[in-house]
Amino acid sequence: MASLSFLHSATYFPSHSQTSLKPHSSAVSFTVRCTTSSSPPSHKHRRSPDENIRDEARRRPHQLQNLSARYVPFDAPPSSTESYSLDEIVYRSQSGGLLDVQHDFAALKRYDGEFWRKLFDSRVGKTNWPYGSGVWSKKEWVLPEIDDDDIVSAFEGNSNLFWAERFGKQYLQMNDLWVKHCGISHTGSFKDLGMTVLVSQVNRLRKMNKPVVGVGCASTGDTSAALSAYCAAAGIPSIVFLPADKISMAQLVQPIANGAFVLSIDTDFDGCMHLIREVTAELPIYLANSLNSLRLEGQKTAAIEILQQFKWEVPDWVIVPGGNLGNIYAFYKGFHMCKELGLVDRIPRLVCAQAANANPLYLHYKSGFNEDFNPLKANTTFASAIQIGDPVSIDRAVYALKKSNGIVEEATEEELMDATALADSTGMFICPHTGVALTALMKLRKSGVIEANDRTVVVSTAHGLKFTQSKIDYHSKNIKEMACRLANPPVKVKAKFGSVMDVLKEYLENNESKKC
Ligand SMILES: Cc1ncc(COP(=O)(O)O)c(C=O)c1O
Ligand SMILES: N[C@@H](CCOP(=O)(O)O)C(=O)O
Repeated sequence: MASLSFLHSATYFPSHSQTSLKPHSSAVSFTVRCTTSSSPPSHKHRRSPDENIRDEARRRPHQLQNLSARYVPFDAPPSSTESYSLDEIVYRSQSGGLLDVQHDFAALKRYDGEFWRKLFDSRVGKTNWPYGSGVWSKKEWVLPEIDDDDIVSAFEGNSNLFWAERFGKQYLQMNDLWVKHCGISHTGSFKDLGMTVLVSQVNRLRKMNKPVVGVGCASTGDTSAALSAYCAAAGIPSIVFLPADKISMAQLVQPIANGAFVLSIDTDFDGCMHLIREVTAELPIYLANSLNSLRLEGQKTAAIEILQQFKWEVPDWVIVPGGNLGNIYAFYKGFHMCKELGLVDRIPRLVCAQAANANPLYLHYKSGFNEDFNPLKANTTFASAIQIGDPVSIDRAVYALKKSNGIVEEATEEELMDATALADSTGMFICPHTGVALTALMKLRKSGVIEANDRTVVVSTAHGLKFTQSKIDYHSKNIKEMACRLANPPVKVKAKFGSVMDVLKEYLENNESKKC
């Protein structure tokens, strides 16, 4: 069998003239015309000047045929026959339950794990449309049937997996601690991963003349930012319902700047969610929250990416902050697909981390998932994007946690703010939700559940720059009933050499005495 060799013009996918790609019988088989080290490519591939990357993609032969996906009721029994095309506008099953996007695993399994690993790896770091995106580099597992031309992408994903060297070593005695920076992204949160998929599908539906006049969401600030940016890129109207005075200024200004129709509503997120569900049932506005299972198809690629970044080695733990609870399931789904399709042989244990002020999943977990789930009224939290008391994806989260031998932890306001400040003091600049996840890690390390040598990934869900006000309040010790013990306020000093020298000497002496 010839080895897989991606030739000069085919960095995204071997072209017909170079390879014949065959479904695997025993193993994936590529017949590849080999280049030798002594015969470098004779020409550099370049598109013609009047072409763009979409045009170029149009010329590319589509080689993986007969892959498909459809909506099915979430966690349906094998006997269920209910299913819907992804081109239908449907968010709920006949019984009112959640839906899930189900891929044709039999078709995907015609290619072995080695094939998928190499295909996905071959697309990283390129600008080929649409594979330059970390989401669309896994297109066959996301929306296999969408035309490349309909895709709306900002080349999201491919986010940094940061080795938290100092934080891990100094505070947790861990050598193998990583932070997946999903917030270092187009609109500053992991929502971009899901929104590229949802808005692309809407783009397709509109081209099919389906009745979609706009796309709407309820939001604590990140979903709305992503929705408005992707819709603006595609020229599609977006409508966002925001809880008045409950999101950061940076988040509020994002949809405003992107031209969304912004409603600031005098309620909390759960109230906005209730309203958008009613409105989208009445008007031809497509629902963009994670109740819509399309979103999770994009979000799951972060899990695949983590495995890829570890050269397909599986970490022991992945810790995800949870609010509306779509993302924890998305992570489970990404890991599970990699195992089912032979890319890895196990999945990590998942931890969902909640703010103690908005902890309905934590309470449910503590009851052993036995009693009926009780939604609650979420209290104010610095982790404002997860201030959610009635998460729409509760069933998905419980499923993911049960299947991954998962754990739920919680963080008080003081714990999450201290953890955020501690992480920042080691060179990160994280959002409070990541502080919630780090608190969970610190608690699980302290109790010995997570061991020193366990490879652990904390998912950072938004950019710290969206949450500067909470950092300012903390560092100016301006938070009621919080010691803010890691506050590092600026020192006011007169513009005189002597005054500056005095404060500097005091600072340096203090630093020296701390070392002793
Ligand atoms: C920054 C941030 N982190 C975490 C979450 C939680 O994600 P999920 O709602 O999927 O649980 C959200 C949104 O809810 C968020 O915006
Ligand atoms: N944190 C989210 C809350 C809504 O979550 P979704 O994933 O269901 O859209 C936000 O930023 O709005």
